[in-house]
Amino acid sequence: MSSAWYELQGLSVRHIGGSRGLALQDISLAFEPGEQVALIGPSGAGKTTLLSTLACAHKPDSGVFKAFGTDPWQLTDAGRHAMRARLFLAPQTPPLPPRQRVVTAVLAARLPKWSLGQALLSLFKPADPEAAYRALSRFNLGDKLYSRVDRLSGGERQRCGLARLLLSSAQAFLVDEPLSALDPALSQLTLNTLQQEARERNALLVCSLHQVDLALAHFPRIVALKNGRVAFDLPREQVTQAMVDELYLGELPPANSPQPDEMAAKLAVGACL
Ligand SMILES: Nc1ncnc2c1ncn2[C@@H]1O[C@H](COP(=O)(O)OP(=O)(O)OP(=O)(O)O)[C@@H](O)[C@H]1O
Repeated sequence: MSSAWYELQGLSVRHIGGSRGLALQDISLAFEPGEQVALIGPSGAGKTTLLSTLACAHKPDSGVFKAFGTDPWQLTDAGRHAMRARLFLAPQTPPLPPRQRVVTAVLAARLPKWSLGQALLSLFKPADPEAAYRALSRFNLGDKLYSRVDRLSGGERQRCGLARLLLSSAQAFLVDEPLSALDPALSQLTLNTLQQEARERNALLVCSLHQVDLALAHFPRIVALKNGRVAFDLPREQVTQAMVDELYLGELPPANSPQPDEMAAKLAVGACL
């Protein structure tokens, strides 16, 4: 039996109502416990779709998909729910209730382990504020423990979402662009904290990043996606600048293409003739 925590073979994924056809095509990947993997690729390449597929939030169209040795889509809803407790999906914009205190929002990571009574009680009196404080402090956010979520900046909200991850008991961390709202110093701190926690738990960490330099500096394995397919899957030492250039080729308009202002002017002149 394979030791991989995720096995994907020839996997295709389509968004319901999506206009572009398949969002992921012919994806074959395996992820082992304790691996730390950066997911890179241009906008729209399929990074978020892959992470939500790994989180069992998105049902594949075809191909083989196994999480923790089982096809989650063959399980009952309750079985899939139980499996989701083994993973943590940290979306780019965490869905935190705006009027809630940070302490309550962070402690909600423990909801899967609580009885209904404990959960309701925690809404009025946080069950373990010290644990929430410790988790927030690791992202330099301890002083926001009793702030309201809707008073946080974008970057603070993002780190608040990641503090939840520390309180979960997940064995797979699926993290979508955790640095998109962070300055360079906080980006380093955030990556270091995520990687340290994953190492200590021997958890799998799959993290999508737009900062290719940080991906190469921090992650031993790089999976690159382009147009919904795996462009390369390599140890970082084997990733060359030419590969990175090729990956992002075509993402910027050619240097001599008209700027939006010029386009508008040309269209306006055209309309007058
Ligand atoms: N909910 C949706 N419905 C329909 N199509 C979608 C949906 N979400 C994403 N897509 C499409 O699926 C493709 C992959 O999108 P995805 O968000 O996975 O890319 P990404 O690599 O994460 O992009 P980014 O770096 O901009 O976040 C894109 O063509 C996108 O337009």
